[in-house]
Amino acid sequence: MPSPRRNLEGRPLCASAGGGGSSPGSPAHGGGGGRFEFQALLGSRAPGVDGPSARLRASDSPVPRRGSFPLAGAGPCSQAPPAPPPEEARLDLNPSFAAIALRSLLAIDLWLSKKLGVCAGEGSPWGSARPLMKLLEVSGHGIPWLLGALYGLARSDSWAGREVLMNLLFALLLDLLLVALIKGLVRRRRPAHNQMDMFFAVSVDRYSFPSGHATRAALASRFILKHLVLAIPLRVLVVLWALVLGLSRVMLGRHNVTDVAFGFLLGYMQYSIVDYCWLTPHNAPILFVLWNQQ
Ligand SMILES: CC(C)=CCC/C(C)=C/COP(=O)(O)O
Repeated sequence: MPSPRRNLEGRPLCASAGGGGSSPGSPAHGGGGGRFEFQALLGSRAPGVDGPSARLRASDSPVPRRGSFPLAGAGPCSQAPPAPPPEEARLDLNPSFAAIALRSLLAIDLWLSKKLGVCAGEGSPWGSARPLMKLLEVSGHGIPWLLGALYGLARSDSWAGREVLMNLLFALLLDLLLVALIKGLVRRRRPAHNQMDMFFAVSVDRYSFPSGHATRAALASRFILKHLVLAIPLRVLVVLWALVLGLSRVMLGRHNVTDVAFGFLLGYMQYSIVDYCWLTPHNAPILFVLWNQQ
């Protein structure tokens, strides 16, 4: 018969004293690789899988209930002082205000996005408006914008026009890069009610945070308003186009509200980067010379 494991003083070790190792699901276990997980924050995992809420079960709690310590019982195990709760578990039992606010925001986000997803399918309440929403989708897609900027550059016969279009191209490429980077890092799945029938999507577009259409809408509309001389009604139209395009992403079921809200913010900030790094024949002569040789 195997002899019980003993500590350094020769006392038998207690298998269930709670001060030992870290197993999956235990408070001390830091599962998930530390990656930010929207679903985990909401505690909506598959049944049978321990989520964060499961950590609060009394039997797992690192904070002892009154009278529940094995001190009352006789034997060598009762003399071992209770292990202090790991820092991580203490934090779990006292979620910060920020964590509670984030969980609540995400819960509201999912609920609202589902409610607004009225064009998510042909059978949805506003299913007949789906073709119009998909037309809007094409109007904010990266391909037509890239082709449009390239075409404009090819046709432009003034230095000023070329400079603006070169910067538009730079803005669009920067946007594609940043959105792909953030989508790949966050990896938030698109809403369950989304149909993946999008016009020309690349692999990272299976993720939804942030909305690439929303970033492009904010970036392009800010760009246009700054560099094109337009009458007031047309300026209003540009802003409306951006807002309606963002809303259509949620109505189509492609995105949650927070994907679009963050996308607008990111696109708005991207324009500030473009403005700061504004390319001219003086600071980026190579680009303009190369283009002229085409
Ligand atoms: C491959 C190119 C040039 C653009 C991809 C455009 C696209 C499919 C973006 C996804 O937008 P959402 O994140 O709003 O769904």
